[in-house]
Amino acid sequence: MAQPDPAPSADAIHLNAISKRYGRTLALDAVSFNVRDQELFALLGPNGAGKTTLLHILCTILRPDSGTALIDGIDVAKNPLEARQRLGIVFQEPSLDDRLTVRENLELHGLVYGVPRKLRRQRIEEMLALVELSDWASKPVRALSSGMKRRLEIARALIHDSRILLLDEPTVGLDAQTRDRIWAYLRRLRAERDITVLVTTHYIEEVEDCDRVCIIDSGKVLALDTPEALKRAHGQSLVRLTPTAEADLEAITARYQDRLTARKGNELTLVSDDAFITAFLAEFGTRITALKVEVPSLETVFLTLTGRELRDRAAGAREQTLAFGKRGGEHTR
Ligand SMILES: Nc1ncnc2c1ncn2[C@@H]1O[C@H](COP(=O)(O)OP(=O)(O)OP(=O)(O)O)[C@@H](O)[C@H]1O
Repeated sequence: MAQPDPAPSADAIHLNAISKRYGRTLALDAVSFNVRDQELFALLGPNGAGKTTLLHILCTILRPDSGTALIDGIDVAKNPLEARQRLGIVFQEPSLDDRLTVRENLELHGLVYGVPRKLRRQRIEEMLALVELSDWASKPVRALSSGMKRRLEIARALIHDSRILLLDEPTVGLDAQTRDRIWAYLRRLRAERDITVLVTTHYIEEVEDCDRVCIIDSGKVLALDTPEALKRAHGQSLVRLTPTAEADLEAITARYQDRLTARKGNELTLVSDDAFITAFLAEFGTRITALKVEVPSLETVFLTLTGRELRDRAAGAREQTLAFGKRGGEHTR
């Protein structure tokens, strides 16, 4: 897909033709997009898509091979310190000091960023209340669950004067209830404070409530729009069906080869429309045990754009990424 070439503006984040290569892997291939002020913006893609690399470039840990990245109009390569001052960052790997208490971790961060004492105290109380950890303020961090630690990291990222919050897969490894809570805090932050939130995820169901979603795969931007507009432009209906016997599965596969998008065990996924369902049931209605119709969703948007389901891509790439992690690399994972 042709990449947009956004003009620098008052946008919170501006990326123009960012590329980054690790040896033979082109992790980012001329990525361009803007994140508007006060947007809740999701960068969605499977593991290995290039999300972490992009975030590391934005927060000045990595330098791109080419292209420019602006934070609040500041070039991150030319003025890294000034750019970082505006960012709150929650990395994929926890980076709290386990031996300190919840409040001490926040104090330390405020000190490092030079937040004056009175303002520091006030922000700490405010942020602890926001992420519902006030009662835990004097407890050592090691006593917290992983969901609570994630909430504390979000609070910590906002202790200094950060106007843009970057979060790298903040919900990975957390249970469904804790994931919902993290997203509730992010929506509240965007609503109550003058803040822009850029969050990466490979959980497609999480991005429905975001203002805009950028779909990225193999280092390339595939699409960027509101969830509704993405569904209108690229969504399609699917049917998932289970043939009664192996012979039925073979017959349906042969008949609808052009509509088949996935086969998992004995479940087939076919691209659908009203005329298809009527014709299919007339021909194969007695040769299936189950049939489920799915309306256009972001999952089908991803399928249309990449020819693969995000869930499969996520699992496959995660294994590769972990194998890579064991060998070590240029930056810590
Ligand atoms: N330090 C490195 N050295 C070599 N290759 C790397 C390094 N870091 C990332 N890669 C590769 O670059 C590509 C993009 O990786 P990146 O971590 O940015 O993706 P991601 O979408 O953030 O996935 P994840 O959620 O697993 O971090 C992948 O193919 C990955 O294997």
